[in-house]
Amino acid sequence: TVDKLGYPNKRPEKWAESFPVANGPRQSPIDIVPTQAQHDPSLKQLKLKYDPATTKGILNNGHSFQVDFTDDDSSSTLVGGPVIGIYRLRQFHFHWGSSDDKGSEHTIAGTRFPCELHLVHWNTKYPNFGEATSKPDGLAVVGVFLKIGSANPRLQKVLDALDDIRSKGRQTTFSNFDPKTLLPATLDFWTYEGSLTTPPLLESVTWIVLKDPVSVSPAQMAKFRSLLFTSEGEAPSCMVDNFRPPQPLKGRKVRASFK
Ligand SMILES: NS(=O)(=O)c1ccc(C(=O)NCc2cc(F)ccc2F)cc1
Ligand SMILES: [Zn+2]
Repeated sequence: TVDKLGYPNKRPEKWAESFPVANGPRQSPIDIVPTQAQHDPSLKQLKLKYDPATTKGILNNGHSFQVDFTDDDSSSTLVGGPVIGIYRLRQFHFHWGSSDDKGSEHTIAGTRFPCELHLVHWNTKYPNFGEATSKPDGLAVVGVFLKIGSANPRLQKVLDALDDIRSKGRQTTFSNFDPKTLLPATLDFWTYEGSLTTPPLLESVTWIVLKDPVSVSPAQMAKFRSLLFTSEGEAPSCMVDNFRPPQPLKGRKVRASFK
């Protein structure tokens, strides 16, 4: 069902028919308005510890592509920031547009970026990722904006693997990658309580959106856009505009880790 209701972007309006939580009180993404975010000095420093040896592979899942990590121990974790406890890295993936003027899920005072990286972590107080996805404090996703500029060499290893996973369902080997290399120099962030941005849209995500973007070149963006939503043998449909637009804040507070 998800596939029928998936992207392209015009479909998110249909998601509420199968996933009523789509109209819930803590949906993601949102438009972040920096002047309305409240600096919270009690927020701890974000601590990300990633072991490249936990890199498992790279997959085209028909909505995006993701790099998966082994999460049967706490070698790659997120602690601190707004969360309590230890969250394990499960995967990272991206959302992007058909042109450079759109593609991110979160926006900053209405500004859209061409691409947004999501690093998905789950709370080790729960037995596994699947269990964690249904708990209000189950997941923590770090969002990183990509901004058009010079080519990002750290991204290149990921983009070079895309030729092998062009169609939905394709996966290939991918190893020894440190996701920390994709992050900006400072980990200043905004945080708010939200949801998965794709069906089942579960309201289990503590969002940690980094203030500083990292760069991506137009040629690198073209590489993202060379992927397909469709499986081999189907009429090809370019994987672009796989972003959900901002959702109503519904009274939520957005906190800032910085002044
Ligand atoms: N864009 S985002 O960072 O918000 C996001 C992160 C993870 C997932 C995900 O894991 N979906 C599959 C999935 C969902 C479940 F709820 C349970 C299992 C499962 F595999 C979806 C969206
Ligand atoms: Zn995402």
